[in-house]
Amino acid sequence: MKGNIAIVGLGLIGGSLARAIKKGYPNATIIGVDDNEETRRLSKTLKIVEEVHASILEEDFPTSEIDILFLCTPVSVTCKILQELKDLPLKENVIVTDTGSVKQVVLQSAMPLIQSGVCYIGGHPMAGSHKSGILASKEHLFENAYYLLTTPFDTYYPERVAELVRWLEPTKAKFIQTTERKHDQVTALISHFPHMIASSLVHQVKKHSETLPDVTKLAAGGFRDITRIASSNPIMWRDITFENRVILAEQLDTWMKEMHEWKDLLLQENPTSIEEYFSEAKEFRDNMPIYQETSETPFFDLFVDVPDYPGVISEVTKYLAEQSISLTNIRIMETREDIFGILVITFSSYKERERAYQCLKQKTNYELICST
Ligand SMILES: NC(=O)c1ccc[n+]([C@@H]2O[C@H](COP(=O)([O-])OP(=O)(O)OC[C@H]3O[C@@H](n4cnc5c(N)ncnc54)[C@H](O)[C@@H]3O)[C@@H](O)[C@H]2O)c1
Ligand SMILES: O=C(O)C(=O)C[C@]1(C(=O)O)C=C[C@@H](O)C=C1
Repeated sequence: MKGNIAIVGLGLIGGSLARAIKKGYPNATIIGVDDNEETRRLSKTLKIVEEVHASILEEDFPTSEIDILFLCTPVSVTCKILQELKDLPLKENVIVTDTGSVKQVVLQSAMPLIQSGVCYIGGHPMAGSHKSGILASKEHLFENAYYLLTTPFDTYYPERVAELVRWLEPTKAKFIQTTERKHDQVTALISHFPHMIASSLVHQVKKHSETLPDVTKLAAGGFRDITRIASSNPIMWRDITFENRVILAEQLDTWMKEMHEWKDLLLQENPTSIEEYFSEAKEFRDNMPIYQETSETPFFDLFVDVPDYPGVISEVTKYLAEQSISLTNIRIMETREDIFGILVITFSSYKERERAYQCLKQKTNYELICST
């Protein structure tokens, strides 16, 4: 496909979209926008974009030639840019979309633009990382992930949504349409709320670290798994939690009730009730579709952040072979001077990948990330 794609915000998400679209549609022209000078330099050096600007308000930004405009900035910035766009001479058939993790507030900011006749479609790829910035971006980031689309009005959108999805096909994501409110409720539960809890667990350890200095040294697998996302970008999460504060405050009420129940459970001195609590949670989690083997997700990828030295692949495969763990594919994603190489190992079942995860966790200190 040919066309001019502008991506504002060349970080983890914008950079990953740029890489995927360029790979799928080499004839597309990717125009990047980022207010960070180093990001602009890197995105050109790594050939992620054809041209790069510091702002869409720059005189030479080709506003009227853009076919699809992606806003991949923190939500507060996205809202501000949506308001600025209203006064710019956009191409008649442009599609404006964003990747923000909250959707109601972004739609509100897009309303004047929509009312002036511009097609806006909300977007949110349900994949990411605690890492941010262009160097963390990857072409395959959204593979097999759900990509939520929110469209405020049905009337003129089906064919425009199809057009956007065609552009996004190289990401290999799975597209789902939903409403802004439903989006914000669901993502609050499975994404925003867990980030608040992860940060609060870290605060809990911090508070105790003065009296128990060894605590930070000894924190192992469990703490590491559940608090990985506490290392995410604070600016991004400030915007997300602030903008979804009403829904999150409601969910916090339910959570605090749950924590009080936990306290009762502990003080009841009835170990059976505690076991039942864990069993119920385990059963529900183990049966969640994302942890099941379905025809929709036949491949289970394990990303291993390996140091870039000769022999590292054979070291990893040796550990897996020792435990008779069979893999279906293995590839190195990127090896550059300034970042680690990412080894992508594919398994045909969730269980097999889980075994590999446990094996490599035990044998190495490499960072391990499972896709869906
Ligand atoms: N990180 C995730 O896991 C994830 C997943 C899905 C969606 N999102 C959403 O996608 C958006 C981008 O997140 P990210 O993880 O890529 O963040 P990031 O920090 O990696 O990238 C954001 C980029 O925007 C640039 N930027 C900031 N202000 C700007 C401005 N005024 N003008 C131009 N560029 C500006 C920054 O320099 C940076 O390069 C956010 O809205 C976030 O909610 C994030
Ligand atoms: O994997 C992570 O580190 C993420 O936080 C990714 C994650 C999530 O919560 O699942 C974060 C924000 C998004 O909007 C979508 C995905």
